[in-house]
Amino acid sequence: MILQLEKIHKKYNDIQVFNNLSLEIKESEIVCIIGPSGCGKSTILNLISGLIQPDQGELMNKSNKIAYVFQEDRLLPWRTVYKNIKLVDQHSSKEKIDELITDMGLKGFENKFPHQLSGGMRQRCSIARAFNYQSELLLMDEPFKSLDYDLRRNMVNHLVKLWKKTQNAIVFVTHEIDEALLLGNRIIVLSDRPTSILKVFELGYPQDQRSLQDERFAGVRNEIIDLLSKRKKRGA
Ligand SMILES: Nc1ncnc2c1ncn2[C@@H]1O[C@H](COP(=O)(O)OP(=O)(O)OP(=O)(O)O)[C@@H](O)[C@H]1O
Repeated sequence: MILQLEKIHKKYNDIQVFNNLSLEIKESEIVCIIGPSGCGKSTILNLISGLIQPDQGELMNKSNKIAYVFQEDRLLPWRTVYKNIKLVDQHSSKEKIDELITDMGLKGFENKFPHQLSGGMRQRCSIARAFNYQSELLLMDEPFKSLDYDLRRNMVNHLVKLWKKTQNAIVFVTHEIDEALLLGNRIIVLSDRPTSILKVFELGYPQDQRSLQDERFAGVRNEIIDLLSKRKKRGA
């Protein structure tokens, strides 16, 4: 196990987000977190990364080699693609950066600046940068949110490719069930606030053999939709 959150309580002013949340992340697994807006998905990532502290409970983190990819790319506008990627590890070799650039489909754009790239390319660059930092735990907060459907699928494939090489643990927050089905070794579905875990799905087959047409996904997809829509009916 690389990370454990144990009986976490977190409140912002009068908003009780977590009242007793426990979860664990194992080495080398991709855990996708799905849940209603405002249930505290980003808060979980911020707690894990140490950006915020829990009010109560314990967070046991076996690694402090953590990388964070946000919804927006957060590249430095005055640096090229190559130099943005290099930034997180000045000792990384040219070969390594070139390989990341190729894996993320950015070959030929090494010397371009962020404003010369499309949104999808900028986000691919920020993911390459995250992988250049050899993290043991990668936190991703809806990193493909601003992209269209085709690009999102494409990014999922790129991400799986990189993860297969590095085998770091990834916590991936998303609103897209299909994204979670393609990526997750586990999918955690969260409730409304105060937030608890409604269900954990274990998907026991390799990511590169998955397809959304796969019948094995249909049951899980329907169950997640059901869990999230029951919530809406309860709240209606
Ligand atoms: N710094 C803060 N101060 C006050 N309230 C906050 C703060 N950060 C988050 N919140 C509130 O805590 C709740 C959980 O926020 P969080 O961003 O973690 O949810 P989320 O599940 O990631 O939401 P979304 O899916 O909409 O991105 C929300 O109601 C949010 O408004």
